[in-house]
Amino acid sequence: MSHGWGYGPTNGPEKWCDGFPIANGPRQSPIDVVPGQAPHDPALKPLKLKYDPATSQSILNNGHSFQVDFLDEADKSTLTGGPISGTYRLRQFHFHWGASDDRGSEHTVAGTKFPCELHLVHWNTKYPSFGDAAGQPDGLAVVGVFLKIGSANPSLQKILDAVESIKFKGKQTTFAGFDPKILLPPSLDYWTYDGSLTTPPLLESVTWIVLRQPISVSPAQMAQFRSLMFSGEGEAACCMQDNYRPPQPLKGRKVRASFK
Ligand SMILES: NS(=O)(=O)c1ccc(C(=O)NCc2cccc(O)c2)cc1
Ligand SMILES: [Zn+2]
Repeated sequence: MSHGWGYGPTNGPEKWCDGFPIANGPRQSPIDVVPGQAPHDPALKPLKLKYDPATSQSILNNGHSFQVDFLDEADKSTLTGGPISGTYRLRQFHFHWGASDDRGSEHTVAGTKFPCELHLVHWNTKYPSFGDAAGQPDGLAVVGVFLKIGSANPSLQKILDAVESIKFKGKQTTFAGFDPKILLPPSLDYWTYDGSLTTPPLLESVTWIVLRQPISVSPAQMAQFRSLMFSGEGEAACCMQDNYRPPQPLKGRKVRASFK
């Protein structure tokens, strides 16, 4: 793809297969989760998320979303248990959202779209680096959390207070001492399936762990997400919104539930 990928009519999800043929692969993400077709698997363990706020580093507008990056040189912020074996280190978290509250999530639940979805990205420490892990079928584990319109979320507000300083593509600022655990819902019940990155390079290396219980976000907070820009400072203004890939074909994959 000569012009970089994005979410517009000329470089969006329907065009990604031109530069990234894996877009039509056998284990693409996101998917529509159909609870009635996701049986409880009693072999699935509870999720164990151990996050150290000291590993939180910075917040960056990468032109597709914004992400909070973590120091991942040691096992300080980790994911263990759940459907995975071994230890996965937290690398970053980011969000996907819509131009209006009726859309924005990547995964859907029986066709229901949420206004926003949080992704906590972890990599398998059996590999030397994130980049290496990203190329392996068991290399990554992403925890997905739905955001549902309701009361203002104070944990989310800590992040949204920082986004005004990274309004434009390429902007980055310090974001220290943040504990992502405060973003999680009370229940860690989840669905899990084998999938991919939901943006190019769309690598099929992700064990997806989608939490059943959403966290809240207020309409005013959604407006703050939409105040970010895909564009760089001084470029034609393009609001960062609708930065989500729609659900992809299941192609025979099984989705399992950690709960009855
Ligand atoms: N939306 S998602 O959670 O599936 C997602 C997570 C991470 C990434 C990502 O890190 N992309 C950059 C990348 C990918 C592979 C290898 C790299 O070195 C960098 C993309 C999508
Ligand atoms: Zn994502």
